[in-house]
Amino acid sequence: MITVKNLYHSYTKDEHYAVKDVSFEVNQGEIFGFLGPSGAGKSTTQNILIGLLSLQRGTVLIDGQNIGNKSKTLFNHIGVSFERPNIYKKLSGVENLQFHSEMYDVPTEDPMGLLKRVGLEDAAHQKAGGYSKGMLQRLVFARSMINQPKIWFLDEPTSGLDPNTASTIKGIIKEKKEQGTTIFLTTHNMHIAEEICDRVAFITNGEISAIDSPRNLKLIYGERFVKVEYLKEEILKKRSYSLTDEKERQQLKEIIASQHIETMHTQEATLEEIFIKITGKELK
Ligand SMILES: Nc1ncnc2c1ncn2[C@@H]1O[C@H](COP(=O)(O)OP(=O)(O)OP(=O)(O)O)[C@@H](O)[C@H]1O
Repeated sequence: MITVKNLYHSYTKDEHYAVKDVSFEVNQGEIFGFLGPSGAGKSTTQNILIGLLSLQRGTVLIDGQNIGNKSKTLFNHIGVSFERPNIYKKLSGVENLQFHSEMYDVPTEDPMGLLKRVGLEDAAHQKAGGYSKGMLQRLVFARSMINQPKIWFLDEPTSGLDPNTASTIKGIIKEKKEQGTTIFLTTHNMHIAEEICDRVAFITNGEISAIDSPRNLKLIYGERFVKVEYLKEEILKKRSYSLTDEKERQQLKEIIASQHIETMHTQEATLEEIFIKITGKELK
């Protein structure tokens, strides 16, 4: 659905690249997470893919069409939800969606139905200028679904939302994936990536350093531990044993055989820890 090959972009049109030799593919019905800290090159890449920035070097195919000579019909099948809301503040929530739906030549969703889905039905007739930051974000999210997109670009879809609303948004994203929508999600939030992405790409300084499923990345790069709490002479002891270090595995066996175990849990590395291990950078 999305193919990117050897993509470069320089804002200064010289050798200072915001995006450097980036290549990846996103399959139909896949949630692909594009993960990196601030300034990594996520927005630059996304903006090229949606045609906001012109293609300087490399190949980008969206639904089989070269982005360099895209047709208007392509945009009928694309949805974009930006982190920074760009909406008409003098129009109400429902009017914003109605206005936006006029731009498409394909069947569109019922605006009120969409507002209900994101919990904005009570505010549907209020001017969007009076919406809170989180409400605006949900409005933009709802708007990006209006044309029932085949390819959906989401930029930090849950940032700044309360846990309940974030969970509703994640539920909608998963449901769209089940219906076959291809989703390109940019974020620096590892939790959402871990929770909903089929595959992720790690990007820092404009370059991709790993692409795989969160599970595979953990299996390949993450060291697993068993955390044990046991009683020794009536004192509670806590220790972690590596499952990959033979000496520690042996010690764990001895503890299990000889001590009174209170609790025992396996601990996996988090995706954030793997990111730091691979890229040497924090996700700030
Ligand atoms: N319009 C611009 N003009 C010049 N440089 C830019 C412009 N936009 C971004 N950059 C630079 O390009 C690099 C990549 O920025 P980009 O916005 O793509 O990162 P990002 O990963 O999306 O960050 P964030 O998570 O903060 O949005 C950064 O060094 C940034 O300063």
